[in-house]
Amino acid sequence: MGSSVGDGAKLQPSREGGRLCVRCGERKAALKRPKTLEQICRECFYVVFEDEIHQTIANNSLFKAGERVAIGASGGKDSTVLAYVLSELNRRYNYGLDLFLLSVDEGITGYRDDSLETVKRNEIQYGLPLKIVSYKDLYGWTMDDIVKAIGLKNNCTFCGVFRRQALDRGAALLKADKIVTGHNADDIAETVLLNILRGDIARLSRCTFITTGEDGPIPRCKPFKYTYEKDIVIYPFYEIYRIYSPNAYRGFAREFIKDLERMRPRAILDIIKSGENFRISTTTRMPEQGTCECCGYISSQTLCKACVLLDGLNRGLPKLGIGRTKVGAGSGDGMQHAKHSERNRSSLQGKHGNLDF
Ligand SMILES: Nc1ncnc2c1ncn2[C@@H]1O[C@H](COP(=O)(O)OP(=O)(O)OP(=O)(O)O)[C@@H](O)[C@H]1O
Repeated sequence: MGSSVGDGAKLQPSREGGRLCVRCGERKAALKRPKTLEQICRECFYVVFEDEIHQTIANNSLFKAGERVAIGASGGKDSTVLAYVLSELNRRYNYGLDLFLLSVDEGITGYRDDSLETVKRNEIQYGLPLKIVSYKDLYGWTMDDIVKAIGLKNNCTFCGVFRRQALDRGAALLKADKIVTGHNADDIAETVLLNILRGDIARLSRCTFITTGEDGPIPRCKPFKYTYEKDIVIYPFYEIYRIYSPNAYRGFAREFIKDLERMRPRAILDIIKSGENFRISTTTRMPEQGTCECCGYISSQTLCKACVLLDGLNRGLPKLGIGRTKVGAGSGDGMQHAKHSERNRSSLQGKHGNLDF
């Protein structure tokens, strides 16, 4: 996520001047750790930060030795720090992973160009092979083209749906066993709240999973599930922002989470915990996972969301498939399937982008 991560997260000199680090008791405390408010020295901060991520990986058995792991690398702060920490931990603890950087070029002039440069630098700095896949190559449309067709309002849906699938397709080209993303604790807490607000129980039940898609072609993991955004920015920080319509709905949840965090830093973990504790009645009917009839990608509908959106774009009907629009209305072609599927769709499909990870 781009944005307001700087507040309160910068290295803060100890107000007491000479106070010692609560961890080592030897060096002077150099910052107040955002997650715990401990006064801590830089050296100990790096150790606990990396150690917590290692514990998360180990406790959840995220990887097996020999796996090929594609790191979703956007060039933003989270995935940049993730690439660095994961390559360090892989070396230090002999995870035995083959790590790759995987970037999706959405085709947003003046935005992705710069962050791709960051990823290219990371390829050299961290010694990790880089694969770039683009919307233009995969779908025939850049985000710039899509925005021209649909305007600024609904483009988040395209970006989210296409990116999700593009990551899978890029990872398949890399023959990856897993994809890891830089989603952090704040992102997950926001998503829990958003799914509660939308009454989206299907997504609520899975948005706190550290690994998703185990029934699909390539599972995805979030090693930063318990890592605070403010802790991450103490590592190298890259200011990024969305130039096409920030997701306003998510913005409200973000502000709310930041307010809660100011009052009580644990609030982020508490929200994740409440999402984890969420249980669905066994009698509730949930969408069944199948494959898209058009492209073969996993989908709970006859056609996956990307194919529905792409069909709309190619037919000059870019709003097809946005929100709860009845898809395929009036069309006599294969998209009739989508019409049927969309009718069956519950309120799980929203107009504010994809709330899956
Ligand atoms: N264009 C992309 N190419 C590859 N991976 C991506 C891309 N965009 C997002 N991701 C992956 O999804 C995660 C969450 O993306 P999101 O857009 O929410 O950005 P973010 O939270 O700001 O993360 P980052 O700081 O890494 O950009 C990223 O950390 C990254 O792993």
